[in-house]
Amino acid sequence: MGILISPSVLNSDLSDLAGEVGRISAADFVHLDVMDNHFVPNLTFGLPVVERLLARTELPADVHLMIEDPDTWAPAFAEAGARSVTFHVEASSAPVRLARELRKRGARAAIALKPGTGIEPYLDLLPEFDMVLVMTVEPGFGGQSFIDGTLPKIRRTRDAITALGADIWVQVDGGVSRTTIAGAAQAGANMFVAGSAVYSADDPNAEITALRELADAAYRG
Ligand SMILES: O=C(CO)[C@@H](O)[C@H](O)COP(=O)(O)O
Repeated sequence: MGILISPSVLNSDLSDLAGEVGRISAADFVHLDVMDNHFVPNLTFGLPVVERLLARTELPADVHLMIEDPDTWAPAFAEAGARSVTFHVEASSAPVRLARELRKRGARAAIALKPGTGIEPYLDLLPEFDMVLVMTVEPGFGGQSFIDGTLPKIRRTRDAITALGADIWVQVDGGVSRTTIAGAAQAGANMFVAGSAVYSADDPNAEITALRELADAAYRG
């Protein structure tokens, strides 16, 4: 399973979104945080912005929906061409049905778990999903510190996927940096969202490469 770096644009210059995405050509995906100011106490952008942005970049989009009622809103992001659509299990009333809707529309379907949400209720459902996002900060804002207490959940998730023999990605998001990425990779994450680490670097592409190399070395053990 490959190591993937998906920079979050949350802490970039959102008034020039296409320009900011143009600065991360070394990335594997671009991570787009859709926030509705209800599920999380922050407001970013929605479907019209994502649609327009997708027309301006070659990078596949990794859309992270931090919204209430993803059951209603998520399929439209898949229809708009997002390669991966992640919704929160805390907000969905029918995660399996929604994942099937996303897959039917050609997107990878992913569930996200807040730091306080366990993976256990979802272990039997794992084959329905292409990725599990283990949030390593409370969702809502960039620039927070990585919560080390989430590492056992990353490990449990990876072990369950390995036991299934399935090709399901484990993503981490929040506080990912040169300091924290190796620990997350050792615990079994293979996809890394990094916001401020990438966008505060003088050379975002060099930072992406450095993060990928650190994760790769740690993941292989
Ligand atoms: O979803 C979120 C925050 O809710 C993230 O994607 C952040 O944007 C990550 O930012 P850093 O912690 O890497 O600065």
